Amino acid sequence: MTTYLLREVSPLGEEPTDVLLSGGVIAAIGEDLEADDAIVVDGRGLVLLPGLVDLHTHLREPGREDAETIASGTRAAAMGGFTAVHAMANTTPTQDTAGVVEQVWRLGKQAGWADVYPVGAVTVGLEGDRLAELGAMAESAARVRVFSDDGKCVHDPVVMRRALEYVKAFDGVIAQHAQEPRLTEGAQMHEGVVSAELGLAGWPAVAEEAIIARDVLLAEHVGSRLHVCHLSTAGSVEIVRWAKSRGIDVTAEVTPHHLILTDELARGYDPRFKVNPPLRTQRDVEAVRAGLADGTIDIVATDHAPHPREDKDCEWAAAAFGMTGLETALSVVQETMVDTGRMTWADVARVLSTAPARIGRVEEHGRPIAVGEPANLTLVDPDVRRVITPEEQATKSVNSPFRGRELSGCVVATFLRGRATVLGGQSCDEDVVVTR
Ligand SMILES: NC(=O)N[C@@H](CC(=O)O)C(=O)O
Ligand SMILES: [Zn+2]
Ligand SMILES: [Zn+2]
Repeated sequence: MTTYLLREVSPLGEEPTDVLLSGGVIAAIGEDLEADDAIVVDGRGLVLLPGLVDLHTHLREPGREDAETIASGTRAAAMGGFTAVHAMANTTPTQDTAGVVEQVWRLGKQAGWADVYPVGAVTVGLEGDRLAELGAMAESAARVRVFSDDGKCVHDPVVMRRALEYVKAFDGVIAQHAQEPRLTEGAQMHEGVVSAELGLAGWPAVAEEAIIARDVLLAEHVGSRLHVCHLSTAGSVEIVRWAKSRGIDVTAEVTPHHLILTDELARGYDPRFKVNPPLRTQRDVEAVRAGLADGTIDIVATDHAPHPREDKDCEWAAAAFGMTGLETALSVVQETMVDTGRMTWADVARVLSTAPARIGRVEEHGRPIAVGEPANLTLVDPDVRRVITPEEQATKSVNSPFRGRELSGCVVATFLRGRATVLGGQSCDEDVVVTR
């Protein structure tokens, strides 16, 4: 196995030091390290982070391999600096049995780009009626801890209550896609000034907030753990802040796109900007940034939602909801939170690695950068600017909202248990001999 000597890298953006990766672990940290057979990576000006962990990725396999496969999606993850991803359950067949989650888990291992942790469906077929076999998925080889009907809301309060109660037995968490179905029937974008002007059916903030309010109260009532997916409104931030102040065991995520894009983008009717939950207003963007900075929002999760061209190259109303995100997430967080002085690189490590690993109960990732720890690491160059070209990305789908846009920072290298999955900004099939 190749040994890597990262020369003068800055762990968490702090003082430069050498870091030696050998035997799958961080073997040494210090000044002027020597290792005869090591590949030396010039780390001057580069920030070393723990490997990123995504709690919310759509890998589409099984069922929609035309949009993404576990191999292509996890290669995209590696290119984005991720060493672990949680694969959402809205596949075909649904990830609602031990058999399907084990299949996804195994395909992740075979691909080898990043560790894949399948999310289990809460209800059979995401239908919202009967609980799926949560216990069997938890006990399977995939050791599922995160359960979600994402794409759909667990809207029946009794079903939600039962699910919250059930997962307590194995320290699981219900990740809710908070969308009141009746209030969002036919909705196409955020309900507000822009939707009124465009004449598109609106999706009111209250449709998200009402479910989050209900669910934090349910989580309190049954003493269980709730995670809020892709929180997107100022009111949602307020509700989560209130729930945390009451001691309710709730965590929340925001997506990169909700940190930077607004509903104004719908004016061009370009379906790349059609997403669920919808892009909101500038006021909401400010609120989710503030919520992330003060810890009300625990993590950034990509909600990477690849769609094939035919589902996006059509009129707005007919297009699928969702945008890709794995290969741009870190740049958006840098640009909105670090470059603006709201967060440090240590904070970035928390919201994109440590905290998502903790919420997903993943032990091997989100670890400190310390001797003896598994070498799951990401090396970032924060000083470059790059133009996003979806056709050149590893994901099979091109529905990036950032096409043609310049973003800050890029991933130089990603290491999974000491093996380079990305080096010199390129993905590597095997241990390759490239340095920057
Ligand atoms: N975010 C989206 O707009 N779409 C997701 C589903 C989801 O995350 O709700 C998808 O699966 O395409
Ligand atoms: Zn969702
Ligand atoms: Zn999703």
